[in-house]
Amino acid sequence: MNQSKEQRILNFVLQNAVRGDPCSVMDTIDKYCSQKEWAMNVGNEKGLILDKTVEEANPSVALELGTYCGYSAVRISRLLKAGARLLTVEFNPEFAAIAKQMIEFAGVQDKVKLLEGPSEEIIPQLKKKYEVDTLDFVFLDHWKDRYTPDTILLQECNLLRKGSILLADNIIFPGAPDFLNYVRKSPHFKCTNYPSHLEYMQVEDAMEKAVFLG
Ligand SMILES: Cc1ncccc1-c1cc(O)c2nc[nH]c(=O)c2c1
Ligand SMILES: [Mg+2]
Repeated sequence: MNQSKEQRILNFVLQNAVRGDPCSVMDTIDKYCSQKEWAMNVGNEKGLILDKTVEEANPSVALELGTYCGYSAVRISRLLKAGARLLTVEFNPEFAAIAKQMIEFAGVQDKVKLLEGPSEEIIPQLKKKYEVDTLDFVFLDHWKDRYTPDTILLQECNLLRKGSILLADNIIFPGAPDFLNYVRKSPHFKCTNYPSHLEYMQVEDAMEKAVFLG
């Protein structure tokens, strides 16, 4: 059976990165995906914007929508303070299986809980099933058409508090125009745009930060 691209990325990490070293795992994925096969990891340029936003939020509880191979789960969790945790949601079972191994190899498994399934089903379970009170940070990097409904769902489930920070990837490419409209027009969010580039390409992209005002 032919290996998937995601399996090839994982194998390259297992053979070339340093076990237990998140930065080594990130750098090795970036090396593979910039030199061998493009893949939709947030990458190092937008990754630095992600880092700064996570440091600003300094979250006790963070949520990621769209795990993929686990690159940003490793990237986010390496910055979390002792006792803090990241919940990451992945719909695709093959991706989830790769991400689980990537997270364990990086040694961040104690900080990361990987939840497999559709975001619209998992978000309403966060309070009771996953003992979440409110979310301090949310990284939206799943499917552009889910950014707006999931942001509304987070509010309906009372998962946001005054100061909760949302960061959305791919604002320009593939683009999330309805999300941009929604948060920028809403009196409940204070928005900031961060121009950047699509991972591993010279194509323009951007991230949008939206701070919940309560
Ligand atoms: C796949 C793709 N092809 C060409 C251009 C951009 C993309 C692309 C890039 C990303 O960072 C993505 N992040 C989350 N979810 C996505 O679907 C996604 C798609
Ligand atoms: Mg993305």
